[in-house]
Amino acid sequence: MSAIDIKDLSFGYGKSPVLTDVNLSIDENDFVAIIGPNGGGKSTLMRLMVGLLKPTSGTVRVFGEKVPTKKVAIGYVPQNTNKNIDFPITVGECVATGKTGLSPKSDEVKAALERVHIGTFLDRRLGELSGGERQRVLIARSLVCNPKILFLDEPSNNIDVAGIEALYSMLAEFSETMTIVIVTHDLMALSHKVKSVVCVNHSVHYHEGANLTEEMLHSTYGCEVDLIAHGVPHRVLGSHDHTHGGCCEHHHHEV
Ligand SMILES: Nc1ncnc2c1ncn2[C@@H]1O[C@H](COP(=O)(O)OP(=O)(O)OP(=O)(O)O)[C@@H](O)[C@H]1O
Repeated sequence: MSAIDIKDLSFGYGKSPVLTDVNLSIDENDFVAIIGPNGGGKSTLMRLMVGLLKPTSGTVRVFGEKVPTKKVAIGYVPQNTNKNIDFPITVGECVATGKTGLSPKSDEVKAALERVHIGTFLDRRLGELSGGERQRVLIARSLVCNPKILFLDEPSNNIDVAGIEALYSMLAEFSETMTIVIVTHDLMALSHKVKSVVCVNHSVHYHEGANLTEEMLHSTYGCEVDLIAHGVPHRVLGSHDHTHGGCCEHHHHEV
């Protein structure tokens, strides 16, 4: 059974469509990165997948159930806006809000923190953590419901290169028993951890394997993208002239 099955989906917030004719199937235990230019519809696609938005037409099924559904445990970590971080709440209290009736010091909360490698953080204040640590707390919060599938929107925001590597290793580990879907701008981090790539630019294309090709990036971004990495397996695409070819944005990632 597919983890996600999208059929003939279209969506717009108002009159103008954001996504058109999307058909997409994602296997169980895949580790998928959704990439694409700003405003291309990545976050929108993710909100449709978790059932926070209703398609204008078409359907989204997660493990065979039409979303929104209570029959399948879905974890969702929205974009970290860093809002309300001075709110005097502890790590344990934050994680406990992931499931109704959970106590902040329960074994389930502690186990979730262990899984994201911050087992000692239970009584720390959320406001005194780094961006990367806070991200892990939010992931732990989504784990307490034991999701079969975990969605993360831009999980690498505010995280340094070493932190990103660690985060992706952790998610790769999770994907042995869970389906993982992330939205990212970090083409670099796609390196060897991600199993497949979904390119979103109003339309959607699925690519098995994380080997980004020039053709994939060109059709998504409308321009070539330079991928330059040092010390990791990489692919370098030719540079290009912005004045030609209607380029939307230039991505240059250097590690
Ligand atoms: N709540 C909303 N109401 C109206 N329009 C919206 C809303 N959210 C997003 N949009 C529009 O829908 C389009 C797609 O937005 P979305 O956030 O999905 O793109 P994205 O690919 O995630 O972009 P980014 O890389 O900048 O985060 C954009 O043109 C955006 O302005």
